[in-house]
Amino acid sequence: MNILDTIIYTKKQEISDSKSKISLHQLIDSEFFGRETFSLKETLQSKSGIIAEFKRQSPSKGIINDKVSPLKVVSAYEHFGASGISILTDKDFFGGSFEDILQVRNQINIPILRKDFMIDEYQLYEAKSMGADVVLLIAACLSPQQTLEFTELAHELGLEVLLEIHTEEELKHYNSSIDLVGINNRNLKDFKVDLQHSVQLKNLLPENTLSVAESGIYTIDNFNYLKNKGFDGFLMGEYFMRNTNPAKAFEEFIFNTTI
Ligand SMILES: O=P(O)(O)OC[C@@H](O)[C@@H](O)c1c[nH]c2ccccc12
Repeated sequence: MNILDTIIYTKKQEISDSKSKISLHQLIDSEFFGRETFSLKETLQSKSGIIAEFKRQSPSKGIINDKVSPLKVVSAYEHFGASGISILTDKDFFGGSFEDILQVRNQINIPILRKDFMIDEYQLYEAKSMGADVVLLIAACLSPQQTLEFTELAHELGLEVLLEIHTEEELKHYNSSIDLVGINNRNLKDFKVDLQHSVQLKNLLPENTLSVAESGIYTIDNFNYLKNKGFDGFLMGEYFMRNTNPAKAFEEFIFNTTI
């Protein structure tokens, strides 16, 4: 089994546990369920384009930073111009939790992406109830038909969809209801990172698709390169999080991109 298969296997168990503890009705009755969401499509175009991530650990890097508080970090991300925040909610492999979104929701006014491995519609209800605005749908975890159904449900719930692809084959998962397409430079099966990846696949997207380059953006040059290639968004995690002070790392990065 590759790591993605292991994650999905574990995720199925997690979802079935959650379903037995919290019913769909309870999710629908929760505090944030009826809230108006923020649009990442809008903020990507009106702010820096950076979707800054809060990530404590990952299967490829191990512990990145488990000492900082989500609120402190994401508040700074917002303050210094992030278009959106990505928060890993997977516990077993990324050290995240639903709490990480719940506790910052009322403190920031930019979109939050629930970053997890979505394989069941129940997780879309969860995403709405924890205060997310956008969900990540990873093509490698879903069929094209599921992608379409999940997208429709997400929209009914007022959530936007970021579809993540990594191969040309996965373009089959695209449908015109999808809000944004992210191209992951990291192969989730072997963790290899290559920025050329997003550039090549981007050319195959339908014109005017809002595109996000994901992973492996570690320098201003990387960022400028992808920006010049026409990307609208840039999903960055490790570069900020590996710093003892991610807030400062973000501030400096933004400062250096605008001079
Ligand atoms: O830390 P990086 O290399 O800047 O990458 C961020 C983000 O793209 C990455 O965390 C990511 C992209 N797609 C994912 C899917 C699942 C888990 C994590 C991811």
